[in-house]
Amino acid sequence: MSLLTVEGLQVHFGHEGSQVQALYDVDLTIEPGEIVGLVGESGSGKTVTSLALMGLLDPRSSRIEGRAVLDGKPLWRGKGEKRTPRRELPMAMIFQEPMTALDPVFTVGSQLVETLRIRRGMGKAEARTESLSLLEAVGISDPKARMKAYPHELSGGMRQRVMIAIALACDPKLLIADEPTTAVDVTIQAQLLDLIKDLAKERGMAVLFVTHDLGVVSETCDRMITMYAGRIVERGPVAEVLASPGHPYTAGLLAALPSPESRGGRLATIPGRVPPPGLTIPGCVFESRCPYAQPECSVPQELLPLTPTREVRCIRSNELDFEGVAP
Ligand SMILES: Nc1ncnc2c1ncn2[C@@H]1O[C@H](COP(=O)(O)OP(=O)(O)OP(=O)(O)O)[C@@H](O)[C@H]1O
Repeated sequence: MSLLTVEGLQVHFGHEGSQVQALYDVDLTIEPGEIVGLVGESGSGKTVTSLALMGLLDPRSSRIEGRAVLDGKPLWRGKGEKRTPRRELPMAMIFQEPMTALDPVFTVGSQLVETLRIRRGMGKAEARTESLSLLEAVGISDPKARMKAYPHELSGGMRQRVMIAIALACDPKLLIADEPTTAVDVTIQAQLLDLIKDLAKERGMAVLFVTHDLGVVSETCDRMITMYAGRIVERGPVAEVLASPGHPYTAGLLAALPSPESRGGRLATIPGRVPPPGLTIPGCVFESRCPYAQPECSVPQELLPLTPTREVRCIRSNELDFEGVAP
């Protein structure tokens, strides 16, 4: 059984009469211990997907439909099902900017201890010992001293490590990481990616890695899902997708990656932008930006198998042959 199964996830924002749809029938599964990259440009629906899974969308201004089950527990109330209380769900999330997720007025130690007491029911002394070992597990030296530090006293990379430690305090089977390395420099980024990969391996923890950076996906993930305009447009094992992308949008993202050959020259870009939510698109959602669009693309496209391990939402994917990169 998959660790996470999501079926027909739809998200609408706004109030009756002025609603816009941000996600369309998103289906996905994540296996235990698997690292899955969720990629796409800004506005493609990656964050809305992860916030919906975490139960962090405001129910007063959003509506979620569909079914999602994590470790046998339903995330939302379905027919004849009860919603599982959030603290009973083995999942946690880390964000792009740890300062917005960490509480500036409490020390690192008190935030860790509090999480362990609430999520794991630990007593004070046990929670303190576990906090020290979690800080050690995320590579923080002198954890005893760091317990007493306030978030603003730490570097960006260290704050991100603390946020990972707080996430681990929830003992997650699924970690959702939303652009966790975007706000740090490349050396720290590489260290944090290695840390997340190592922790996933040691703990058998699955990771949903939200990023716009295919370089990060190639280094970190086992499988990738490309999103565009609130829909999944391609998915498959990272090595296979990057070696020969099946959707013109994935191919465009890949062509926009800086490479040694592109140094000094102009980087390829995908002209245009992601359509805003709520826009009715009768045919292929990427048609208006696609250099390969043909008259047959003006009908709705389905996510169909390209190979036994891959699916693509493009009627032309069998005839198009995009250049990929060696893994
Ligand atoms: N609370 C909201 N109310 C209305 N629209 C929203 C809300 N949150 C997100 N959206 C819209 O949903 C679409 C998908 O947004 P989302 O944040 O998931 O994109 P993303 O792929 O994660 O981009 P980014 O990398 O910039 O976060 C966007 O067009 C966004 O404007």
